[in-house]
Amino acid sequence: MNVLDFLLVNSTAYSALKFYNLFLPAIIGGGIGGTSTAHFLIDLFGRKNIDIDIYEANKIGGRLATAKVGDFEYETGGSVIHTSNKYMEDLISTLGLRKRSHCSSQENFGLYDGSKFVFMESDWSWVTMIKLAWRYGFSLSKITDNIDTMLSRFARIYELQANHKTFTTVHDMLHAMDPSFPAMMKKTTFNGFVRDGISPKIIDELVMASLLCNYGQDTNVHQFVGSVSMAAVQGSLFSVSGGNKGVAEKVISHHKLNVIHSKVLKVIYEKDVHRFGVNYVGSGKESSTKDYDFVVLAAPLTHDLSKLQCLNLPDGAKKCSQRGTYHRTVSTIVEGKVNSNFFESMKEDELPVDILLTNKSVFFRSFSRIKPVSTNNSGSCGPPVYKVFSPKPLTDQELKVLFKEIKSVQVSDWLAYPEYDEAFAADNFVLYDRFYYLNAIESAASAMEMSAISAKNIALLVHASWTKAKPVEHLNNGRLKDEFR
Ligand SMILES: CC(C)=CCC/C(C)=C/CC/C(C)=C/CSC[C@H](N)C(=O)O
Repeated sequence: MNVLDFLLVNSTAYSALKFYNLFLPAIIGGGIGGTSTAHFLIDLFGRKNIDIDIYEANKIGGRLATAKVGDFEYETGGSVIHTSNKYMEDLISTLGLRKRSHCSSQENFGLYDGSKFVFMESDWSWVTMIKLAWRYGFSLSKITDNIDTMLSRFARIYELQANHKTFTTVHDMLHAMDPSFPAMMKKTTFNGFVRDGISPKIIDELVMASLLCNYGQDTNVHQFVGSVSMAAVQGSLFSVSGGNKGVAEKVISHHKLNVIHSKVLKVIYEKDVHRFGVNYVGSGKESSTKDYDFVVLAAPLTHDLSKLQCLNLPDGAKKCSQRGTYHRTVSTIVEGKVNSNFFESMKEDELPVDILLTNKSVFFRSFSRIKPVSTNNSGSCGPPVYKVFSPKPLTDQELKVLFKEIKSVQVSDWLAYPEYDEAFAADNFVLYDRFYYLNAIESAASAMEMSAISAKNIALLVHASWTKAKPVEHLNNGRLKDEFR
């Protein structure tokens, strides 16, 4: 096919869809961000008025994934949702999914410094409260009150977005939640919490352990992400029965969306018609280009993850320039028997379910006995299976230190979330008019609900831009109909 034929076919395909007055956005990335963007766009435009393509080079769900051990599956990526996370709650309910309730058992945690437990939760909550007060004093209530206040201010976003309020920058979104939020990205968690009157001991133990587990990083991360991490420690959490990735998968099946399993190489702006060509390569060697009214980039723009080229955009190279790096977290799922001698020679049944490290120099970040995302046909919850988070793959020697018996090992090597520091710049949602960047939200914090809120914001930005323009009139003059006579 020569260039002229190609352009004719491509533009005709675009025009044909436009003839039916369809709105054509492309979403690059099939994780929770990209799929929830599609869900919110359909909510705003109506399914019959929009034709969405989702580009995904790997598996739908992205950093939400499971690993199979025998008859059972286990979360290997994003694993927990907070009960205050409205959009995730709504998506699960709307899509007919269920929260995981099976296999629930007493989930106690212990803080381990690499040689001893500095704190261990009791099976009796009142004993735990006494132990917490004894070790951390009453300044503990300061941090729980601090996080509860932040959660209530964070929830303002839901009413703002219900009133179609949109944000072009992460800074403006955080500021709308509370004027104090943006500044929290400019100080370390340690300094910010000390300034809030929280004892260094709580920060060095509780906050450090939550960050090493949730983000693989220490209290030098900025205070906003440190606060989100603490919300996971003190809040009630849940996950989706069958796996959190099911939310992304169900959006696609529920709305019957078109998934193009390909890698996107370029986004090419076509100024004369104000639309975008998405250049992509699938299993073949030849690349193809398809035209869209809008493009949503729902995948990280960092030099370790993205080679995307943005062409014909004013300073396009800068707009799609790489922003920082993502932190490597290795998730190792082991079926076997724990070597409880490693942990102060405790008996296996005395070990806490979740062992969180307070010491960054230890070769792993957390050690948890985990439950499957669903039971098997006989209602069983499966054999003893453990999940170890570590900054790099565990060596055979390290596995032998942690386990006295190993039946199987599954390794998931993630670039899981941004490398956070207090200099981390709040990013922009708008790369160019009608070209949006969902993962900008991760500069504030990375969690399923953060991606869902960003998705809602971008869907509202798209809707505001589209309804402001008059896209259909200039295509529905006689010319278009002439083309099809
Ligand atoms: C402003 C604050 C304190 C919270 C905002 C609400 C929110 C996003 C809560 C989510 C807390 C949570 C479940 C964090 C876990 S992140 C761990 C890991 N990265 C994952 O995604 O599972």
